[in-house]
Amino acid sequence: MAGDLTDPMGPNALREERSKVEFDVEAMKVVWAGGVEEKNIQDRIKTLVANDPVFDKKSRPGLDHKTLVKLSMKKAAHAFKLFQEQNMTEHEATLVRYYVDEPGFADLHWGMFIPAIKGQGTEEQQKKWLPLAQKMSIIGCYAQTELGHGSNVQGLETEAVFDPSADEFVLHSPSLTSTKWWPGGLGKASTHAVVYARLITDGKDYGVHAFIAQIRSLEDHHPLPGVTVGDIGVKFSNGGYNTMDNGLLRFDHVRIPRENLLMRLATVTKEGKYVKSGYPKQLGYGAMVSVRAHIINDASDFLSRAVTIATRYSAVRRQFGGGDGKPEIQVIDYKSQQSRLFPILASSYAFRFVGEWMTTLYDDVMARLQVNDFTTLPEVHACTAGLKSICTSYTAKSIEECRILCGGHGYLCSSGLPELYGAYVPSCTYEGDNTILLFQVARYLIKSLSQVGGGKNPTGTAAYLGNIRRLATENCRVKQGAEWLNYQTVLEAFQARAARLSGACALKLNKAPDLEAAFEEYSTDMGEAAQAHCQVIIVDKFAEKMKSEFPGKGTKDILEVLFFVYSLDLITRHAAEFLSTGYLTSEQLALAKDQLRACFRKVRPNAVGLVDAFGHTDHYLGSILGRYDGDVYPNLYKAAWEEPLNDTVVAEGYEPYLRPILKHQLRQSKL
Ligand SMILES: CCCCCCCCCCCCCCCCCC(=O)SCCNC(=O)CCNC(=O)[C@H](O)C(C)(C)COP(=O)(O)OP(=O)(O)OC[C@H]1O[C@@H](n2cnc3c(N)ncnc32)[C@H](O)[C@@H]1OP(=O)(O)O
Ligand SMILES: Cc1cc2nc3c(=O)[nH]c(=O)nc-3n(C[C@H](O)[C@H](O)[C@H](O)COP(=O)(O)OP(=O)(O)OC[C@H]3O[C@@H](n4cnc5c(N)ncnc54)[C@H](O)[C@@H]3O)c2cc1C
Repeated sequence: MAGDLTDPMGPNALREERSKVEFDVEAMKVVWAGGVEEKNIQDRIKTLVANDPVFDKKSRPGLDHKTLVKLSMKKAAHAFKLFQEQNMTEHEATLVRYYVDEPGFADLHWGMFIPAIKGQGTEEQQKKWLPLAQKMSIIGCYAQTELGHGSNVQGLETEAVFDPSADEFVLHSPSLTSTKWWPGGLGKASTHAVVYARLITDGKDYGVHAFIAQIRSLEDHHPLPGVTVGDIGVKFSNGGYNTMDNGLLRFDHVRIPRENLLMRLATVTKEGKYVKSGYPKQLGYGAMVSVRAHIINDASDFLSRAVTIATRYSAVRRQFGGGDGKPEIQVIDYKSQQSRLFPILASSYAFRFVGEWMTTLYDDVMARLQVNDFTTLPEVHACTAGLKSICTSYTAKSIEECRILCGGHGYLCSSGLPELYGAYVPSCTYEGDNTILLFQVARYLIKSLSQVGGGKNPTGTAAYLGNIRRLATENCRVKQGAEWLNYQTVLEAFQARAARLSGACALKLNKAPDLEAAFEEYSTDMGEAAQAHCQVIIVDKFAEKMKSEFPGKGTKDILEVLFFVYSLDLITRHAAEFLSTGYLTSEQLALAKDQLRACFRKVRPNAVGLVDAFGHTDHYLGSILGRYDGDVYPNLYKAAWEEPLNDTVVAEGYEPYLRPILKHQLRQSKL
């Protein structure tokens, strides 16, 4: 190979960027991690994973589904060995899973199978099943969705008919559409499943309940008699979610002991009598609440990875404006690039802080449930459903935006972005389709407003609706641009828009003769109101976070800038709602846009520092464009030569396909 294949420009660009940063990056790493101790744990685990060859992921995008699932089993087994050898805490083990960065059956085993047993099993059942699951003597999955029903959980068809003569339930899939379809880990790995099925006893259907069913032999992993089980096939794009064995499952009159009904919510006696326990039926949805809370936390992580890649590469990449010995302009200096990139950067921090808060709220509800206090369950359900919906929608869209921000090279798998997108985008669907989840929030808002009508103030995140009369009548008072840079001003704008949108929906529903039909008719408006409410939560929690002490020079100042980037960008992107509800005038909106541009100027010198503060290792990013050292071009060039197609100089398809055409054409042209 001729010529110099090095390029100092990229590394120099990032060195230069790092020298301009105005805040203490190491201190910001502590803020991002959630404390010094937590940062130390994360650093230890991420280094452990990055240095372990079993967790290598470079070749992943080129592998087929079958190989990916096999390798994912190898990684899970290796990780489990590490947990045991190093006597890891549950938290450390979860971090290993994060840094291994690969969806796999173990996520469902730890993330849904075990929580479902904890949430819905009696103490006795927990004592029986949890030790087996925790030692991985059994592998479990969460089999709820069916070929014909996913969002509509109450519409599931699988049957569990009680047979008192044998003291057993008979699990049966009565139709094609009742086939369990999608559960992760079901396809090839699981020995057991928490199966959602209609409980039928004494001829009466008591609706959907959770059962534990063994599906594969613990001796040879073959399906048990009456069980049909397999993988549903390749998903979306190569790599991505194809490390997971999403499965299908059918039961042909499979018998399970009566005690395999998870009995915390309801039991069936030996005689076949159905007895409710007194716990609210919503506890049956508990595993979903838990995973939705996880997913909210994951959003900031995925977003921060995508924006690290796009920001570092935007500083390395140059286009136009060179000449006379001057280098071309770094694309990060283009205002349009900044206006697309910096709100994503700010959203990473916003989602991080709302995720932190969500964890506290979740822990609180779990503590309350232990003492049979169910009062905050509706609030937690609305928050997890709504935030899961808007955080995943925004993150998926923004990973794709980051790919576009990286131009052509973003489309290469070695950029890391296609795989990140492939792995992330199903989170808009799983754990509840994002549109369906917003409707749950809308119902919660309508209920909260009806409380106000009844003279009772809503609490928690909906408390601001108690001020709906003022929020609906007093408009924004901003007269000069700088007045936008005030937490209360911004928060009130979000509250007023959400209250007005929700209030308008409530009025329409009030007038309607059929509430459900009206809900359907105005569902788009409902979704918008729900989204506006969830944005209130994020802005509020970010503003609340800003009241705390921050370590290090300049960290608070730059986070404040990010707060205004996050919120003012949302105001400009949802301008139609702020204007149509009458809260803002077009002049006030123009002032907000001016302030946003000014904030971008403040972010610019700190952009690389802000993504460095996420502390992602090169292993975790898996991206040539996002390399910490900025040495992009030589490594892209090197990676091209590692492509298996280049293993032979002449392509394998030349002899059988190209040569005959070329020869034929040659003969034709000679004639
Ligand atoms: C080694 C270490 C490794 C560690 C790993 C750890 C990692 C963890 C992360 C794991 C990653 C996992 C990957 C995820 C895989 C995807 C799994 C799935 O998709 S699984 C499949 C996911 N599938 C879905 O998500 C399906 C989506 N569909 C649904 O959730 C429901 O059908 C529905 C909510 C839409 C309707 O429900 P329906 O009952 O028909 O009708 P209504 O609307 O009338 O509601 C009745 C009442 O219930 C209330 N309520 C409702 N929900 C909840 C709740 N969650 N809570 C509380 N309350 C709730 C509601 O407010 C109402 O109250 P009220 O007004 O009466 O007072
Ligand atoms: C990668 C992946 C992993 C999964 N893992 C699991 C798992 O481990 N276990 C498990 O049980 N399930 C799993 N699922 C299934 C998942 O939870 C469901 O796909 C999800 O809940 C959506 O349900 P659905 O597929 O029935 O969508 P549908 O409800 O059929 O949605 C189709 C469209 O219809 C719209 N729609 C539906 N109802 C309404 C309505 N009332 N009003 C307006 N619009 C409506 C939706 O918004 C959507 O646009 C997984 C799915 C995926 C993609």
